[in-house]
This record gives sequence, C-alpha cells and structure tokens, in this order.
Amino acid sequence: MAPIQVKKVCCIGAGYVGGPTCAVIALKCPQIQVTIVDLNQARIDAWNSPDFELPIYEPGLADVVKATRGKNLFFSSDVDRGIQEADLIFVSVNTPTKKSGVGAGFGADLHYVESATRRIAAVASSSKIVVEKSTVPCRTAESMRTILEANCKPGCRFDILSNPEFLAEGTAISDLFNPDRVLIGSLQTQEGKDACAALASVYANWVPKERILTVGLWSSELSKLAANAMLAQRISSINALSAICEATGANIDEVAHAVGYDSRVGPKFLRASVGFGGSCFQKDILNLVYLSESLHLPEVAAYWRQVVELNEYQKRRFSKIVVDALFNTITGKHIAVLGFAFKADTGDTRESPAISLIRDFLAERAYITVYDPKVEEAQIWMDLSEACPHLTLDQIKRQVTIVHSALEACKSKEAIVIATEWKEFREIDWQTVYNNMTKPAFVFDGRLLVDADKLRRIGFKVKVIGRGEVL
Ligand SMILES: NC(=O)c1ccc[n+]([C@@H]2O[C@H](COP(=O)([O-])OP(=O)(O)OC[C@H]3O[C@@H](n4cnc5c(N)ncnc54)[C@H](O)[C@@H]3O)[C@@H](O)[C@H]2O)c1
Ligand SMILES: O=c1ccn([C@@H]2O[C@H](COP(=O)(O)OP(=O)(O)O[C@H]3O[C@H](CO)[C@@H](O)[C@H](O)[C@H]3O)[C@@H](O)[C@H]2O)c(=O)[nH]1
Repeated sequence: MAPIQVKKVCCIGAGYVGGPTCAVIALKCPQIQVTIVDLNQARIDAWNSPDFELPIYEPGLADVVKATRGKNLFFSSDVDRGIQEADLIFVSVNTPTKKSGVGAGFGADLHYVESATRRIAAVASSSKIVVEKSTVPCRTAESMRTILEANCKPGCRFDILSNPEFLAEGTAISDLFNPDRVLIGSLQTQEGKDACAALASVYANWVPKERILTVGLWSSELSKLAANAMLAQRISSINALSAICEATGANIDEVAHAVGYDSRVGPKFLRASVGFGGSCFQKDILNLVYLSESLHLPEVAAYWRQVVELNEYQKRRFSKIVVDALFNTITGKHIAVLGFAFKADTGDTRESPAISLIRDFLAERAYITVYDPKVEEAQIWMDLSEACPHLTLDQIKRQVTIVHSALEACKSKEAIVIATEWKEFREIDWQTVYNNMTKPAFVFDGRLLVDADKLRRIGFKVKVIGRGEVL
C-alpha cells in the first residue's frame, strides 16, 4: 500500500505549543495546508492580527507566522470545519493539574482533551489520524480511541498517535527547527505503523531521519513525563546542593561546573535558581506521582514528589534569605522585584517563582515594585490575586506597583530581588541604580545573573543563591 500522504493538518489548541509547532510545520512543509483552531476567539484574533501582535511572545515566532499566514497557515475559531477538512489532527489543548474531584492537586485534568476528542468524533465524516500532542498520563490514547471508535461513521477509521512536544518556551522556534528528537508512538498494528509513517514523513521535511524515534503508544506517553521529571530532578538536585554551598562557603557555580564536566552527567540544566517554574515541570511530575500511586507504587510516588517539595522549599528559603538579610523584618520596606516571567525570553508567568516570592513579601507587609519586560500588567494582577486569595485586588494594589523599566523599579528601594534571568538586568547601569537607592543597598540574585564582585565594588550588599560568601 502507498504511504498515506498528509495534505491537510488541523491543530486543535492555538496555545504555546499548538501555535509555534504548527506554524513551523507550515513553514517547513509548504505543500501542506495547516489550520490552527481554538475556541478562544480573542486568541485567534491575536494570531490573525494585522500587525503580528501575536498572543504569545517567542523569539523568531513572528517571522515564521509572517512567512506563512494566509499562504498555507490559517488561524480560525471554526473548529468543526478545521476537523472536517483535515486528514491529520493534532490535539494540543491544555492539560492542567486537576483542581477538584478524584486526584485533585495531582492528576491531569483531561476534560479539554476529552471534549476535543468528542468534537472530532461528532463532526468527522472521513478517516483521520488523530495525534495526541498535549502532555497526558499514560494510556490516555486508549480513552481517546474508545471515544472515537464508539462514534465512528461507516467507511471512516481513526488512528491514534502520541507525539509529545519537547520545546521549551523562549527557545521554541530553534527547538522546533532543530529538535534533539521527534517522538512518535503508535499501536504496533499495520494501521498504527502506517499512521506513524505518515506523521514521520511530515517531520522528515526538515528533521534528520535518525532523530525521528518511533515507539509504542504507552512508551511515548510515559517518555514525555519521564523527560520532564528527570530535567526537573536535576534542578532540584542542584538547588539542594545550593543550600549546602551557602552553609559551607562552597560556590554552586564551581560545584555544577565540576560535576557537569563528567560526561556521564553533562553540563546542561545544572543552573541553581530560586526554583523552577513554568506550566510543565510541576504539573507533569505531580501527574507521575498520581500515576505511581494509582499503580500502587508509593515509594516511586514519594521519590518524584520530593522533586516538587524541594522546589517549594527553595522558593521559601530564598524569601527567608531576603527577610533575614534585611535585619529580620521587611515590614514597610520597599523592594524591587526584577522579572515576573518564569524564565527569560517569555511572557509566560505560569508557576513563576516570582509569584511565590511576592506573595511571601506581601505577607510580611513589604512594598513591592515589579518590572518585567514582557509580562502584561493585567497578568501580574491576575496572578497575584490568585496567589493571595485573602487580599482584595485593592489591597494588593496598595502594596504593589508595576513600572516600565528596571531603573524606575529600583529607585529609592532598600533591596532588589532578581527573580527572572532577563539579560537586560545584567546590563543595567548598576552605578546609577546604586546612587538612587536607600542605603545599605541590597541585591538578592536568585538567578546567578549579576557580577557580584563588581556590584560589591560599587557598594552593594549582594547575596547570590548558592554562594556562601558574606554580604
Ligand atoms: N507550554 C509548553 O512549553 C509546553 C511544551 C510541551 C508540551 N506542552 C503541553 O502541551 C499542551 C498545551 O500546552 P499549552 O502551553 O500550549 O497550553 P495553552 O493553554 O497555551 O493552549 C491550549 C489552548 O487550547 C484551547 N482549547 C482547549 N480546549 C479546546 C477545545 N476543546 N477546542 C479548541 N480549543 C481548545 C484553549 O483555548 C487554549 O488556547 C499541554 O498538555 C502541555 O502540557 C506544553
Ligand atoms: O538549569 C536550569 C534550567 C532551568 N531552570 C528553570 O526551570 C524552569 C523550566 O525551564 P525550561 O525547561 O527551560 O522551560 P519550559 O518551557 O518549562 O520547558 C520544559 O517543559 C516543557 C513542557 O513540557 C518541555 O517541552 C521542555 O522540554 C522542558 O525543558 C524555568 O523556571 C527555568 O528558569 C533552572 O532553574 N535551572
């Protein structure tokens, strides 16, 4: 049988994954028509905005969209039409941690995946390859298959693939252009393998064949959770060591360098920080914890849970470092928080450590001034309101100010807390910052960003995560 040719792709979910991933498919496969659909009309309008004010900030994304939109890339809120026309459909909807019911606080909320799947079942009138792009618990593809097969119209068939996404925010476009690997999981039946070959042939337009890995469905689903759990585990390991460094006078940069030089460990992802954030690590580990518990593997669950607990500890520990250094009280003191995004080069604030820090500082009744180059003001108010349910927005606004430059944020403050590793914070005119601050002027670097010695020469008292030196 001739290999299945993919001509029309639909992506359900125009978010951080669906948007960039399918825009890159459109760029690399001009012969394929790609339609990205979403129920959120405002998001679709932003993707279609005439001046390319896209709903997410990602370096290089606007260029990809400029090169393809209106040619072979379309954004639409007509979900049904997108489904009907496509021969391959990516399901790239959100899978947040469940907030209530069985598994609340751990398991994945799969209702968006289920409703997208039910929509495909309801409107598809021809055969489709349905690709699970969202990060999901192991065996979700089976539930999708049950829903689809129970509703299949005569003459139609559905093949389900798992194709988890490994892009990181802030580097999404380069990750997609040059992925370490593309992982495709399928049933090991002839039909499953044919569907897998069809999707592999899409990626083969730009990804070297040896980087396209094909495995069983359940291995593919579990590999995504495993990859995130092991990456986050490295950060919690280095952050645990950062606490030992501070207590002993060792330097976490030197320790990470020495350990990472061992080729079995490797140098990447060993940067100590105020804690990891982002929409994926915590959610996916909790998901793995839940899966382990459901499988009656409590020791395995406890092992992975500790990665998240250590991360919470690191955030609390950093807040305490600030309070302790400021003479054990920050009540009524003025603190600048530089950065609100969960990492540099993104406007995304999901699970950002900055939110936990500011929540802790508000509990101590400090005054906070926030600056982030990419996060919208409305987003900051929303995140702080959610993090501090006992305060009204008016009460929060009495204690928090949002400004539009780092210099403005630091003016007349007693302390600066670096929460996100934006490059521009390294390049601020630190002498001017110092001149305009209340003395003694403190800098707390939660991202190993600044040249601490240079700042000390200016006169700052500097505390860097994972370094035992005296202020
Ligand atoms: N953000 C990342 O860096 C990243 C990386 C790899 C994998 N993932 C995974 O990819 C998935 C999507 O993540 P995201 O960050 O893009 O989420 P997101 O919230 O940015 O986007 C999801 C979109 O899906 C839409 N949606 C939900 N249900 C729908 C439905 N039934 N029909 C049409 N649209 C619907 C929502 O309106 C939203 O715009 C998650 O499972 C996540 O874990 C995320
Ligand atoms: O050495 C490091 C590396 C990262 N971080 C922090 O860890 C968090 C996550 O960073 P990163 O992994 O770069 O960004 P994400 O966009 O969350 O990407 C992760 O989560 C995605 C969603 O599943 C996966 O696709 C990616 O492969 C995986 O890296 C951020 O707060 C970083 O500041 C550190 O503290 N130290």
